[in-house]
Amino acid sequence: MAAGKACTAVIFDMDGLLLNTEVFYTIVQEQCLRRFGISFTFELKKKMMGKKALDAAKVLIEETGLQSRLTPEEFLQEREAKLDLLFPTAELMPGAERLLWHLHTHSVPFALATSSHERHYAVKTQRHIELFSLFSHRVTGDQVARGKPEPDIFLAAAAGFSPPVPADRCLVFEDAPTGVVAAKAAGMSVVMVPDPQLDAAEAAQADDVLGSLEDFQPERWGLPPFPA
Ligand SMILES: O=P(O)(O)OC[C@@H](O)CO
Ligand SMILES: [Mg+2]
Repeated sequence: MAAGKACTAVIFDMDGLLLNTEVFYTIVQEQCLRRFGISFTFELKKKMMGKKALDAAKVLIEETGLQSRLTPEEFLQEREAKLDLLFPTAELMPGAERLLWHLHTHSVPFALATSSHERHYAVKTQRHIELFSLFSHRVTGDQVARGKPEPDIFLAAAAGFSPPVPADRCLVFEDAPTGVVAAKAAGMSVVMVPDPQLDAAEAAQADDVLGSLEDFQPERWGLPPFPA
């Protein structure tokens, strides 16, 4: 049974959705704030996740009131060195590999739309080169002027398919509230696989909410079912 409009192309978020990298941001940001005696709360994290690096850094500085002690740029510099040690160890999220190979096998076009910039993309995916080579194309955060929650990155991803795919035929997978807002603003259907710590209200805009990519049923979106 279809859950929504039949979709002909899929657009994936990366951090926290395909790769288990959100945990690295949490660890490093906790460390950065600890020296100021500030704890990094999930309330703050959820406002930052899914955003481009500088946008997220500005949120952190504003929300913690550190404006007079640390600039967003200084925070990013400090964060970068720590993240670069962790990103190469990034693991795939459960169900990611099976879903990407399934779509590839059935010639369903799929693209990546990540707020990560191109250098972070390369560091994070280095252990998964073959899998990430399956994407028809990718749009990284540095390629769009306005990051999520603006719709630009998803519209650019839809326009990049050959031929371009209308927004209402694109199915987006996202883990972050900011990303869900962006995809809905682009006029797309969204399946959310949220961090378990997120309140259900944060997923209200999503068309469907899953505990894991392993629970996805492609036929509900007019896509070929997994083999029985
Ligand atoms: O858009 P994604 O792939 O989640 O990247 C966001 C990440 O750079 C920080 O949360
Ligand atoms: Mg994400």
